[in-house]
Amino acid sequence: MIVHDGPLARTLAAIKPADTEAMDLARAHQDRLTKPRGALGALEDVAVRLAGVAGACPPPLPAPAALAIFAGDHGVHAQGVTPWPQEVTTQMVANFLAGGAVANAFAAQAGASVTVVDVGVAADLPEAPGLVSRKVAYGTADLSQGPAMTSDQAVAALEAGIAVAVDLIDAGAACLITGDMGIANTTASAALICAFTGHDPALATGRGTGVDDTTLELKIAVIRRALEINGLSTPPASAAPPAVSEGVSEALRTLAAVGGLEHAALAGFILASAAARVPVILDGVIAGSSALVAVALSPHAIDYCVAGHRSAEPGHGVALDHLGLRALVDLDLRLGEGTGALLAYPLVGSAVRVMHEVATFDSAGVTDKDTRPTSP
Ligand SMILES: O=C(O)c1ccc[n+]([C@@H]2O[C@H](COP(=O)([O-])O)[C@@H](O)[C@H]2O)c1
Ligand SMILES: Cc1cc2nc[nH]c2cc1C
Repeated sequence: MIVHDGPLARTLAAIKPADTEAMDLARAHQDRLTKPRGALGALEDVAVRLAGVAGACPPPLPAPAALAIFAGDHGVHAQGVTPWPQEVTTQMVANFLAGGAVANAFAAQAGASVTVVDVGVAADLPEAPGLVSRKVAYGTADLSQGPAMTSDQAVAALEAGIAVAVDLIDAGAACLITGDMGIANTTASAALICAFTGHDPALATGRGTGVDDTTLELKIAVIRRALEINGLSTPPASAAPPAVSEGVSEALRTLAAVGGLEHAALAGFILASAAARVPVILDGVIAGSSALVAVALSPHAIDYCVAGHRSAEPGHGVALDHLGLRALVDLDLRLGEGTGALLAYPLVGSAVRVMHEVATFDSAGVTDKDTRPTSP
């Protein structure tokens, strides 16, 4: 499938690699600050990454932050891959809008705004403040019986995510945070992860909201069938990367075959953040699988992503390894909604604040062991 002129094509064309000069300056600056070199561990990498994102050293503080929770339903629910009824997606959307979900509590604690986006809920939702209606369909088709989405639906959902990111950034957001809600979406996530990384469903499939052993086996079999029926053989590890246009059309085909509407929207959200040079903090396995889509569409999108946390879902570890991302928080969370990314947000802010406020050895008059004059 060829991506014609439109928001997706324009977003892909706007994505540039991170600024390596700003990253070099950030590394050198870290080494002059009053701390042993490397003492802030992974936070130093975050600060360097954000310098590359902004093309500036120090990078701007990542505030204010905006969480977008993309909600969608899944035809594969009919296969019994989750113990929860589908209407919980709609009910949780109402809960987010009423301020009663964990994501609301974590967003309040972090000082992030919350936007809920209906990209594919299987019910009509009444208008409400904080709800953005970008519905592409009333849920996907069953991915174990054929493609979950048409290619037009996949592109429309990608462009919905792009539009939401652009609106939040235009309204002043300096950091985007991914969130999701969709009963059965860990099945689609695992299928995407297998298709993009070549891992076997037995390794990439987890218990989601908490399935028992029998349902986990069923879930693995459903994902195997989905990959087979959609002609998604797992790529050999040694395969050469495809040419760019071929990569884009194959990525779109894979997304449409086994993804969800919220995965597509999240991929668009990530791509738009990269195009705007704004950092995006990724949540759990749904965000991780969506980032695989984004990176398959535009490899440099990865430069703009920070892995907020590592979910308990095994497929999330597989996705993070494939993307080369290290998660900031690892607390066995398996909730989604953006909760893990929200917990990581203050760490990202702290990493950047260090670059603005911490004194250098020179300015503070602290002796640096590496530059101390040797006595005659
Ligand atoms: O973010 C995660 O890693 C994560 C792990 C397990 C479950 N979830 C959430 O649980 C729902 C999907 O679980 P399931 O079992 O219905 O596939 C969906 O609303 C996700 O946000 C999310
Ligand atoms: C209650 C509930 C809340 C959630 N939040 C994200 N996914 C969820 C799934 C369930 C079942």
